[in-house]
Amino acid sequence: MVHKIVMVRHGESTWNQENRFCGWFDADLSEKGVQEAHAAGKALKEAGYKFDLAHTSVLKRAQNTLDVILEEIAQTNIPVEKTWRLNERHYGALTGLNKAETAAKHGEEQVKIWRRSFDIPPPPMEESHPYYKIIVEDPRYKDGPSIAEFPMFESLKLTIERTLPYWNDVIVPQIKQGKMMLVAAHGNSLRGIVKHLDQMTDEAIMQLNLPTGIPFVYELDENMHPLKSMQFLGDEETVRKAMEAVAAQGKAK
Ligand SMILES: O=C(O)[C@@H](COP(=O)(O)O)OP(=O)(O)O
Repeated sequence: MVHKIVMVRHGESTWNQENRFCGWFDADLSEKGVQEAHAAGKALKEAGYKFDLAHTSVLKRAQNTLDVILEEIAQTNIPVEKTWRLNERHYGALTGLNKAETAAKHGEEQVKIWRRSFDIPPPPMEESHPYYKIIVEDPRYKDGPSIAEFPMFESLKLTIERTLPYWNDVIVPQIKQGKMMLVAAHGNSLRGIVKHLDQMTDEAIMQLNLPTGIPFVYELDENMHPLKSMQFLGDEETVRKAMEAVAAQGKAK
């Protein structure tokens, strides 16, 4: 039996627009991001997708993207499960900094390592960081992560370590029950899932930049091995340019 799952990185956020490291900061969608979410919904509608349920993070840029998509496809009444395990990777001390300015200060190579290396994390968010309290004391985390597992920084490796239990224990059993689902999440939580599904090497995943607001489809066999990987619902040229633009966010201006 062939299973299908659709994933989408949220539409552009205000902090994507300002080119700031966002991580666990709860940025809104920009106007362009809302438009991208509408376009994503229209593409899914045109392709005739019907979902049984959806998963998203506890951050509003992903949730609002999902809401707009579900409105577009007139499926607002499906169950939506929200989890911090699908949150963006925690960008530690970099949270709030401009990516191009950080590249000018520390070098583009260093910024690429912080953004795309598999296991080198950004510097930790100290208690004195301007966004520390806003994030750590946010009531949405009262049921988890616990203080012990609350991240102060995350590499992609650490992100995968907290995302995969949700993938394996919640999403995979639902896929195996034949549920059709949509996952609206973030650049790096989704890169982690993609790395896992496609068994990409630590080097190969460095080159993958996910565009905002363009849904992609996986077809999986009963062992969750991809029969078709990452098929974007968008034309190739648009997707390629959007991916290049994400990669270029780490260049010094
Ligand atoms: O945290 C952030 O700044 C971006 C990803 O940044 P990069 O890893 O692409 O720099 O996360 P998202 O917009 O997907 O929630």
